[in-house]
Amino acid sequence: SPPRPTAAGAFDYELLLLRRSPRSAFLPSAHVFPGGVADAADFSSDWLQLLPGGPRCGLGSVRGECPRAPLFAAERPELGSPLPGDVAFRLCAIREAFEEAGVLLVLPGPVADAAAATAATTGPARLLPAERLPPSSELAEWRLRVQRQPGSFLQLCRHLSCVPNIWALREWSNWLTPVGRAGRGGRRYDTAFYLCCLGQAPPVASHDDGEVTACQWSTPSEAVELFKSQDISIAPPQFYEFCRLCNFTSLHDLHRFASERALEGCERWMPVLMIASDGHMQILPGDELYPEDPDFTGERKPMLMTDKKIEDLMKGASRLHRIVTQDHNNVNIYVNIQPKYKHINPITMDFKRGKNADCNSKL
Ligand SMILES: CC(C)(COP(=O)(O)O)[C@@H](O)C(=O)NCCC(=O)NCCSC(=O)CCC(=O)O
Ligand SMILES: Nc1ncnc2c1ncn2[C@@H]1O[C@H](COP(=O)(O)O)[C@@H](OP(=O)(O)O)[C@H]1O
Ligand SMILES: [Mg+2]
Repeated sequence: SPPRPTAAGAFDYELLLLRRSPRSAFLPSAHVFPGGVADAADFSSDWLQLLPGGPRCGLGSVRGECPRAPLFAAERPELGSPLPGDVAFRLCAIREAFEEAGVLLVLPGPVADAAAATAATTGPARLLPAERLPPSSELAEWRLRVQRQPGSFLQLCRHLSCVPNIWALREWSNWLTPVGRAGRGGRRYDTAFYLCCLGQAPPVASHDDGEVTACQWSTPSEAVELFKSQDISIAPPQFYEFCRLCNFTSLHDLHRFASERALEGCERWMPVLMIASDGHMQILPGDELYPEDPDFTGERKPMLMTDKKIEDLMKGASRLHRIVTQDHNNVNIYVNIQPKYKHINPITMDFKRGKNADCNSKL
């Protein structure tokens, strides 16, 4: 979300964070970004009646220099739908943001073709003006309907003569739950994170009082501070992304960066857990400790164990890309490798020079 008056050097935007229910089976009470599991309705070919034609409904082609992550590369003939994952996951993200936070990211329809979609979504996105929306009680009824039946989202878009603004979402990252962190029944998530910059005041976000118990807008550094002071709990992927967003204090710069690199795609990251004697680390691709042949299914070596201390595992390491947890909220990212896919590294700390020594003052 949007520019707001700030002191020099402060963030001019905030991120929408949702607190999960304490009853959630996965990450209870954690703060996350809006989102959830894709539904068959997100892949429905009926969406093609609302979206412009072309291979990716006007999203542009991802450049082919690096391989596409499996989540996006997969074809899903069993769904009998020509809708690619790139389109369906965006529809899912927009539907979930409406269900969980009541934020409806749509454009007035119809969007004639790819050129119209691109033209309408070059700058930060805008939501529909209030006069284009039904009364709030009616919208609340639609929200309940969509929560119960995800296919109702298409009906809502038809009813409003609108199109989900899939073009406002920029592909940002892809996280696969580590095997050692699977939830009940072995549940893991292959999660696509999209970034959407809104060029307007933060819209009203309201929790659904079910899956989500609170909504808040925070700057990336506020989110990190709230985590470090133990006021909120967040999982490593979100922590990593907050620290990456800390590179950008300006919404305009963030939007430009995300837009310029979005069609590079992104790499799927599955952190590999390493349990040390005094803490644990999530080793990420590119780190010298990242296994050459990681165990994606947990049948061989779901996590690495060592008697060494964290400090010993850091000393002398030349290629670092790891999230180090020394105790509950003492979590730090160490990275000194070049990011792929024209991405950016999180703002980090240099442990050798002591706490916060190399840390940007924003944190
Ligand atoms: C929050 C989501 C898992 C979706 O859940 P939903 O109920 O809405 O379907 C997902 O949106 C998300 O944020 N995924 C991020 C990737 C992921 O799997 N994160 C969990 C890592 S778990 C972990 O590392 C535990 C923390 C620790 O002990 O270190
Ligand atoms: N009132 C509530 N309290 C806790 N969790 C809820 C809830 N209503 C829905 N959920 C959970 O939210 C998840 C749906 O999230 P999403 O649609 O974002 O993927 C489901 O989790 P499970 O998939 O573990 O059942 C569902 O059970
Ligand atoms: Mg969810």
